[in-house]
Amino acid sequence: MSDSVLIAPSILSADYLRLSDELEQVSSADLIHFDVMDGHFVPNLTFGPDMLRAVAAASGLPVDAHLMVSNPDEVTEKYLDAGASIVSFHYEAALHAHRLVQLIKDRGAKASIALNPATPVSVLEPILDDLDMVLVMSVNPGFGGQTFIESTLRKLRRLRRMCDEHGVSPLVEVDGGISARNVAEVTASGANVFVAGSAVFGSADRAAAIADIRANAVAAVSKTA
Ligand SMILES: O=C(CO)[C@@H](O)[C@H](O)COP(=O)(O)O
Ligand SMILES: [Co+2]
Repeated sequence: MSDSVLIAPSILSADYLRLSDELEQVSSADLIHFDVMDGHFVPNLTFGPDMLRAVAAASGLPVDAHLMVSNPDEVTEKYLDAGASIVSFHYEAALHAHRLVQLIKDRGAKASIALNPATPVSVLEPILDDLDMVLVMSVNPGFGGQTFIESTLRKLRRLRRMCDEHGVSPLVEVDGGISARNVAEVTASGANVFVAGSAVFGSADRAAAIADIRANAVAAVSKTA
C-alpha cells in the first residue's frame, strides 16, 4: 500500500463459482474490496467473516471490508478476527463510532467510516482526526453496476478542505460507478482509493481494466501536484 493511488476491485461483481481464479486475475490491484451486506441496512445479502478469511488466504492482498450492516458495533470484531486489513463501517449505522474506530485500530487494522450519498461530510468533524480512511459512497449502497452520482465530486472537495483545516490526510476511498472514464475527475476532487466492481470484473481482461484505472488516476495526481 505505498502508491499514490490504490485500486480495490470489488468481488461483489466477480464470478463466485470461479473466485480463486478471479482473485488471481486481479493480483495487480492493491486491495480486495469485500462488500458485506446484511439484507437490512441495504436490500441485499452477501458475504460473512468465513468468506473473508478464505478470500484473504487465497488472495494475499489486504482485504478492505465494507460493512453495510445495521449493527457494526456487534459484528466488526468478527471481520477483524477473520483478517480484514481495513474496516469501513457506516456512520448511519454505528451507535458508538469512536469506540469502534478505537477497536479497529487496537487490533492493528485501518479504521474507516463510510458515508451514504445523502450524508454530509460535516458529520465527521468530531472524529476525523482519528480516521485512517474515509469511504465516500458515490452510489446508494446495496448493488454493483450503478451510475456514479455527480454531486460526489463536490463532497470530495469539501472533505479535502476539511482535512486540510484539521491538518490530517486520511486515505479517501470512493465506491460506486468508478471506471477508467471518470477516475481522473474523481482523483482531481481528492480521492486516492478507488473501488471498482463492474469496471474490473465486467471486463474480459481484468488486469488491463485495473491498469487503465490506475494510469488515469496517476495521471490526474501528477496534474494536480
Ligand atoms: O459497496 C458497493 C455497493 O454497495 C460497491 O463496493 C460495489 O461493489 C461497487 O460496484 P461498481 O459500482 O464498481 O460496479
Ligand atoms: Co463497497
